[in-house]
Amino acid sequence: MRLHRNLVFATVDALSEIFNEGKYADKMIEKALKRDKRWGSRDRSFIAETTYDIVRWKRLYSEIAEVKAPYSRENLFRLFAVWATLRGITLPDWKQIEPTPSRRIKGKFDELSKIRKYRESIPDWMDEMGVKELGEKIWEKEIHALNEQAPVVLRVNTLNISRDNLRSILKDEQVIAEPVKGYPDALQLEERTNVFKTEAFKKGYFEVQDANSQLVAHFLEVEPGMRVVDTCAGAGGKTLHIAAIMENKGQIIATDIYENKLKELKRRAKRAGVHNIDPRAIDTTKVVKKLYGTADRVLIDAPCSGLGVLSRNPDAKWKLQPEFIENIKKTQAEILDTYSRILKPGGKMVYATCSVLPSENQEQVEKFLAREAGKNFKLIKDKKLLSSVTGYDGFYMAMLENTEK
Ligand SMILES: C[S@@+](CC[C@H](N)C(=O)[O-])C[C@H]1O[C@@H](n2cnc3c(N)ncnc32)[C@H](O)[C@@H]1O
Repeated sequence: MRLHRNLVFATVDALSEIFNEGKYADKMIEKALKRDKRWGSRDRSFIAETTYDIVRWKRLYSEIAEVKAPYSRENLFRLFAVWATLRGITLPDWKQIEPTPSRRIKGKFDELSKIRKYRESIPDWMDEMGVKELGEKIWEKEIHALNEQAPVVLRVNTLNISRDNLRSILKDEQVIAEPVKGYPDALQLEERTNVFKTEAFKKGYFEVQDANSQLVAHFLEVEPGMRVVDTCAGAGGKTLHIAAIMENKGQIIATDIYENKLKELKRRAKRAGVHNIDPRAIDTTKVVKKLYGTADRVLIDAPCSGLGVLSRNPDAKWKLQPEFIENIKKTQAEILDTYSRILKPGGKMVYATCSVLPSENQEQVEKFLAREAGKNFKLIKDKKLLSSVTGYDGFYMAMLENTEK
């Protein structure tokens, strides 16, 4: 592989903003890709994938290159040299890149790979938390899986098209996608490509959504005509799926504390041809109180550590803090206590997270059931989806029934 100077420089610039200014990796990659309109799809994937790789392996590569934050340009080029060497790419003789014998880099890689926190490139606290929560054996496999690049999975919008038809339409647009067993609405791309450019996307035939995430709406057991409240709807990944399963019939009230996310949800709903969603920003406690006792189904897709989605969001390894996780657990408990009141007697709710930590998942549910707020609830079923077992994002979902008559 020949390295192109402009692409490497764009990568290093993106890394500088991510590592030194705390900017989000996806936003900086987007910005880098806008730099030159002449770049083709290979050039673009070089920048995106190399940046994500170096973000993912930041700790390991920094140890190998013997560099520390804040990262000077020289140090960022050193990280890049480690990335290239470990992939067997010959280093170019540019003045920015110091000649480093590849033997030395590979030797240090082998040495550091004996220690999990370096091998998997994670902070000490995360490694300790993972072991404490999941046990050494499962954590070892899980963090390894969470460092793999996530596959691109589409969710067919069954309001507009069937899975088979979408598959052949995409084929005509040179995008090969295969059904995934056990995931009724999923098509997985054979090769990464920018599917947002396709006509099929513009026509609202699909959304990009991880396969395990697609299980949540089915788990909620919604039916056409029901009244559903999606309490933490965000930009509506799951709301749109629920709408499709409900065949656009009935009502979905989508709430979130951020109005801008709900605006994005409205945009997506329009493209998808969904018209049974009523978005409501939670700007006062009244918004939720008004809904008490009214819903057949409630979804709590709770804010969480996001540890289950590290493969698509590797910079979370460096942004997350243990204090944030402790606080978010308090929010999860408060949300469970309050939003469970939205259910009608006999109604069912699903509590879901994209975390693999039992303390955010089954332990939250157990504690809720033991509190006054949960006294009329019973656990119907739950699913613990590990990335190491399923090959998709780590997820948890539990269905609870309001047993009041
Ligand atoms: C896991 S994300 C939701 C993702 C979304 N359901 C989807 O499928 O695309 C959690 C959401 O909860 C929202 N949130 C945080 N605290 C909240 C609260 N107290 N009440 C309602 N929503 C909240 C966040 O803004 C965020 O959009």
